[in-house]
Amino acid sequence: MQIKEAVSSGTMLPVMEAFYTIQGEGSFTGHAAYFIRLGGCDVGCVWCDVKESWEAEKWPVKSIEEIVAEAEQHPGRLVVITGGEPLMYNLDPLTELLKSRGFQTNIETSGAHPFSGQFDWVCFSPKKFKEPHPSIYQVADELKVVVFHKSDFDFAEKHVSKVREGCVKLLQPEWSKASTFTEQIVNYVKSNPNWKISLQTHKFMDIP
Ligand SMILES: C[S@@+](CC[C@H](N)C(=O)[O-])C[C@H]1O[C@@H](n2cnc3c(N)ncnc32)[C@H](O)[C@@H]1O
Ligand SMILES: Nc1nc2[nH]cc(C(=O)O)c2c(=O)[nH]1
Ligand code: SF4
Ligand SMILES: [Mg+2]
Repeated sequence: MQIKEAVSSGTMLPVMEAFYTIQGEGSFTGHAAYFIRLGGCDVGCVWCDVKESWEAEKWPVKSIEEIVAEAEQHPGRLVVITGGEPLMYNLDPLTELLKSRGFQTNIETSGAHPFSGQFDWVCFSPKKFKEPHPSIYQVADELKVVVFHKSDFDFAEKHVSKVREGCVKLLQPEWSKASTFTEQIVNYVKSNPNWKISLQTHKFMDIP
């Protein structure tokens, strides 16, 4: 019961894995970063590349002190909180501790739950499978839409009017469909230069 309360207050969190690697996607591509992948997701994307993360109960619950102490073992001071869906949890305590220890905090989120935490960069990747919570639109620094079907271009545009003016707009091919959609995505960005392309470069490099 005490653990359950700690998880709901955000002082303990289920961690599927944590690893020091290179940010492969989005505006921070190429930066060394420590990834904290929280367990649990209720969005259910058919093409999700970490389906094993969905069941929160499968993963060990750790205190935020333990999570941050592990991050401190590496030279980089950029942390990316991902999942699963990290906003299923109250991220205020974890991000406050990370910032007090000098980390830059970035998040990867579908925005499907109310926003929490102190983040320096918010990557918002909306999903058709579960509507975003309205709190995400005012904080998103980057709108990263995965292209899996031709209708995803319209889905991407639907979000443009809701995010802030300076929000970076990225189209990212779904990994298994990348070759099918390359030409369409390239042509789309050439015709709509407010968008840029994001590729999952870590998969090309075969690194985590
Ligand atoms: C695994 S998700 C975890 C964070 C959060 N649940 C979300 O969806 O933003 C991390 C990023 O990978 C993207 N992603 C997941 N599966 C993908 C795939 N098969 N191809 C391309 N991008 C994918 C997501 O859209 C998201 O931007
Ligand atoms: N290298 C690397 N970059 C990433 N950017 C976002 C990722 C994620 O799964 O959230 C990810 C990931 O899993 N690995
Ligand atoms: S929201 Fe993210 S973690 Fe959840 S199913 Fe979709 S891609 Fe996977
Ligand atoms: Mg990934």
